[in-house]
Amino acid sequence: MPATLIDGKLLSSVLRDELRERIERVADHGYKPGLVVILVGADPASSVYVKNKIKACEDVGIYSVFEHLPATASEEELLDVIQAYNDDDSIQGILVQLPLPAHLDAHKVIEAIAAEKDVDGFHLSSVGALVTGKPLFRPCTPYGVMKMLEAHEIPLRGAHAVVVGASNIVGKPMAMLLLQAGATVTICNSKTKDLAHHTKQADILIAAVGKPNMITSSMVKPGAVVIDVGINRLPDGKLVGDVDFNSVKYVAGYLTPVPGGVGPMTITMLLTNTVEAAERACATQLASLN
Ligand SMILES: Nc1nc(=O)c2c([nH]1)NC[C@@H]1CN(c3ccc(C(=O)N[C@@H](CCC(=O)O)C(=O)O)cc3)C=[N+]21
Ligand SMILES: [Mg+2]
Repeated sequence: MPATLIDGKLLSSVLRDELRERIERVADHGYKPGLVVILVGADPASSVYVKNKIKACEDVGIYSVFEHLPATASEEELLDVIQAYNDDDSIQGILVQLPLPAHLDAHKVIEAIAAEKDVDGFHLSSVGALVTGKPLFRPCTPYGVMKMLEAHEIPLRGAHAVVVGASNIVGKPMAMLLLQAGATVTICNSKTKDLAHHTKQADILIAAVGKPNMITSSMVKPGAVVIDVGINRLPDGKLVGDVDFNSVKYVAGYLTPVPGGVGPMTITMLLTNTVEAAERACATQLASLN
C-alpha cells in the first residue's frame, strides 16, 4: 500500500482558520498583528516567496508591509530600516528574506532585529531559548514539520529520528524540537559516512539537504515517516524535493509531497509566530494598564 500523504496545504487551511479567530480576539483589544517582510535585491525565487508571504498575511487578516531595498543597499541602510520597524508599534514581526547579497553580514542583520519581533526564530535569543527548552519563536520550517507530525499523531517519544542536513534554519532546530519531544535524534551532514546506514534506521526521516531526489527507496525503512523539506527548481521549471517521491512512496508509511507539503506549512507558521508576537504585545499592554 502506498504511503499516506501528509497534506501541508490542507493542514495549513485548518491552522489558518484557527489563526483568524486569534486575530479577531486581539482585534477586540484594538490590536492588529503586523508583519514586515524585508527583501534586498530582486532574486526571482526570493521575490516569489516574499509575494506568497504577503498574500498569506492578507488571507488571514495580518497587516503586512513589503520593504524592498535595492541589491546595492548598504549594511547601514538595512540596519536603519530594521531599527525603524523595531520602534514601530504597528509591526510585531520582522522578517529579512535570506539569502542576503554577499556584501551584507546576515548574522549582524539578524541580531539587529528586536528579539520580541524575531518571527523567523533566527535571533540568538530565539536560538538560546529553543535549546534551553523555553522557545520564544520556533523557526518556521521545523515548527511546521512538528505540526504535521502532531496532526497525524505520529509517536515521537522513543522514536528514532534522523535529520539529514544541519543548517541553522532547518536541520539544527529540527533536531532540537524532535529531541525535546522525546525522540532519539541523529543529525547527518555532508561528511557523514554511509548515509544510507543511518537513514535506514529512521522511524522518522527528515530530508533537508537541497539535492533533488537524493533520498531513494533503498535508504528508507519500510513504514517510516518521511518528511521532505527540499525545494529544488529543476532546469525545466519543475519543483521537486530531496526525496525521490515516486519510489519512496511505496516504502514509506507517511510522506510529504513537494509542492504542497512543508512549504505551505512554513508560511503558516510564520503567520502563527506573528499572531503569537501580537498576543504577547497585547498582553504586555494590558498588564501595564493594571
Ligand atoms: N528569512 C527567511 N525566512 C524564511 O522562512 C525563508 C527565507 N528567509 N528564505 C527562503 C526560505 C524558503 N522558504 C519557503 C517558504 C515557502 C515555500 C512554499 O510555499 N513552497 C510551495 C511552492 C512554491 C513555489 O511554487 O515555488 C510548496 O512547497 O508547495 C517555499 C520556501 C522560506 N524561506
Ligand atoms: Mg522559515
